[in-house]
Amino acid sequence: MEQTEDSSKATILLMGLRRCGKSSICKVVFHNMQPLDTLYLESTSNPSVEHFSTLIDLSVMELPGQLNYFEPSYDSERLFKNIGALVYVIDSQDEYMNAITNLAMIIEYAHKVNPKISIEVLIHKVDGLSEDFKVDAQRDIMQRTGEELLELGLDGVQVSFYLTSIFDHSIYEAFSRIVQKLIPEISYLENMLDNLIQHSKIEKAFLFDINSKIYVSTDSNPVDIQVYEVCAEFVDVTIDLFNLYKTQEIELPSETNDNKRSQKRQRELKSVSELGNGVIIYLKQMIRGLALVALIRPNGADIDNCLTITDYNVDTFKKGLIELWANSATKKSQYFQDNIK
Ligand SMILES: Nc1nc2c(ncn2[C@@H]2O[C@H](COP(=O)(O)OP(=O)(O)OP(=O)(O)O)[C@@H](O)[C@H]2O)c(=O)[nH]1
Repeated sequence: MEQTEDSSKATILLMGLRRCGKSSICKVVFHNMQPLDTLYLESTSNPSVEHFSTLIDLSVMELPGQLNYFEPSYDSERLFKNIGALVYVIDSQDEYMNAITNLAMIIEYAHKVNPKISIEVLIHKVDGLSEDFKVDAQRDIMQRTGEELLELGLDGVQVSFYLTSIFDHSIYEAFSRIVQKLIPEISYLENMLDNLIQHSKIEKAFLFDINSKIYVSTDSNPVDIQVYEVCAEFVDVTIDLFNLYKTQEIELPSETNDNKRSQKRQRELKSVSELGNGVIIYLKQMIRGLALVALIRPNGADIDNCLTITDYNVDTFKKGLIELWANSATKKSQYFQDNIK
């Protein structure tokens, strides 16, 4: 995956015609803005970049719809060369033929200067479409984009499409998948999560970015959007409860014990709750603003015992994560596999 020089950093370029919803997406996903508050956002007139730190350092660069990036005064080559993903937003509630032509032109250029770039298309604002119309719009947009690319001799270029809206979880789900493609260690993380669920009574596990609620990794079982929603809402509830109480620092006795020094540790985010169907939802803070959220199905086993094993394995997973992060990206962490119960 093409990234900036440092593989722990990645840039996402957000493009699309005017009023397609670029700023709203940024505000809702990365700034927790309420979707309805985006109704009156001013049109963006200059490119803007925002930096977010999650498992990797992510920059999201938004390019205003009214600028022409292919006029000679604009250094488009430099722009496209260093980015990991091009996210193109198409307003599905509007006439989209112009957007598709514009997209094909951008893909042609981007692919020429940066063949490894991942190209992601958001078929956006689908909240306004009926279920049948959604499917039709997706098929039509995919087909027309394919035809445009074929005409340009670019039929081999991989393009991923997502149906999105800021009014439900679809935009988070899409961004989760887009960001995951930019994380070089993603297969190790998936492997570690697979190990974790195999050795606990966990049905599904997500590694969430607490601020944005996108998941940077999950185990290899398919993602059910409703399960994702339950987990994302649990992150919200846990944070709200956590913030009810003033952050305190807990005084801990020194581990060395040979002097009177004491260590201070921040309160750790952890929450466990039982859902109506008997499934237990478990959240624990990890590193770099991440939390592990897991659904545990005890299946008649002793719940306390399940939680003790989960605690142990999740701690081991966390150590594996720390080790993976401390080591070079190419070195696989053995710790987790050697130590899991
Ligand atoms: N129904 C619906 N409206 C949306 C959605 N996302 C954004 N909008 C609305 O679309 C309008 C335009 O959104 P912006 O985010 O300003 O669009 P933009 O692409 O940044 O526009 P420029 O800055 O002009 O390029 C706003 O009124 C948003 O509330 C969505 O998922 N569904």
